[in-house]
Amino acid sequence: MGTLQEGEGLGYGRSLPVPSAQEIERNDPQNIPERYIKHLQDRPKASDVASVSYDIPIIDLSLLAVGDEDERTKLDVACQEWGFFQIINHGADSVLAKMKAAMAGFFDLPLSEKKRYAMAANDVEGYGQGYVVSEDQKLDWNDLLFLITLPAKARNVKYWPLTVPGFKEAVEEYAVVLERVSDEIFGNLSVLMGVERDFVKKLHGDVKQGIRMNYYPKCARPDLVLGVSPHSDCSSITLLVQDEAITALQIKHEGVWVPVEPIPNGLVINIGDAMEAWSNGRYKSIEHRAVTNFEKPRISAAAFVIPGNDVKLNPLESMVDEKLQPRVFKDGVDYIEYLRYTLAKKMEGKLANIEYLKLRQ
Ligand SMILES: O=C(O)CCC(=O)C(=O)O
Ligand SMILES: [Fe+2]
Repeated sequence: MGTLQEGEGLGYGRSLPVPSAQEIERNDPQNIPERYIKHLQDRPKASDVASVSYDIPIIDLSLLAVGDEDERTKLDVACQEWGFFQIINHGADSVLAKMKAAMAGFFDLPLSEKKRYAMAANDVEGYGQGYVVSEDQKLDWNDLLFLITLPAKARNVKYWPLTVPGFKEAVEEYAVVLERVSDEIFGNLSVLMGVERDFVKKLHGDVKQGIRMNYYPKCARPDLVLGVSPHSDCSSITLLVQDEAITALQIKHEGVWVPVEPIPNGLVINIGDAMEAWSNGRYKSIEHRAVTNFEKPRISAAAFVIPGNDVKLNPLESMVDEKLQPRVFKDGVDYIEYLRYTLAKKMEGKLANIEYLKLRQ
């Protein structure tokens, strides 16, 4: 591939085209092609999943919005100790329901129709699969539609399935609700990090919101495959809506995989690598993965808050103290440099990426 020309896509990277997992399952449900069967050490083993039930923090957005200090402290603890939490009372239940219906409408389309929105060879936006960088790499049991949703002027309408009734309206409405939720979280994190309330939002510069809509077919052998391989997100934060009937997302906590049980109308939020760097490591971007099941397909949407290309991933000055909080992250890495670095590799956990942003020990 030559250098990317203006107007040729996002410029974030590319993912090689591979068959649709949904079609593979539909055509021959009992046969899992070799390319999807993970190496033994990468398969999801029951013994690696937490045997006790953990309570992933639940944060009440309506309390954060009125400046409740106890709730803000809960947020602080959640971001430090878990890197993941679920929010309730966001006031957007019906918007979430519409979004789920819109995504189901898209993935129900015949393959030939979905292919009209296929990723271009040099882009990660559109319908396809994620993080496929080589012909011999093991694949995830997942199809996706990735769209830039905000700001409106950054949308590439050629990837929007406008023939699905209600899709555009649902995604637009959902995007705006999530922007409101993220701004509330950023306001609170600013206060917690000792900077002006609008600091973290502004820090994002020319911010974008990108939504990765995931379709995980059911699978006859969930013990052999993964829906999404272990990774951390390179966003500042990610907001996830998921199927309420299926527990599939797992996060790495204290060395074991902890399932995130969906709660009614909950939104799962996690800290991404950019926020970990800005907070000088106080807030943790946690490795996570999705497993499959043999009963039902699952749909989720991960909305990434994506800083502007030229935004620096330097830790905030207020988060560095030579004695109390020694600097862990280096100065000078542009967000786009980091994003391209991560997208050029297959998903292989968190360390392989975030070390890029850290000072050498
Ligand atoms: O589907 C899920 O629960 C997780 C998806 C995810 O981690 C992602 O798209 O980055
Ligand atoms: Fe993720």
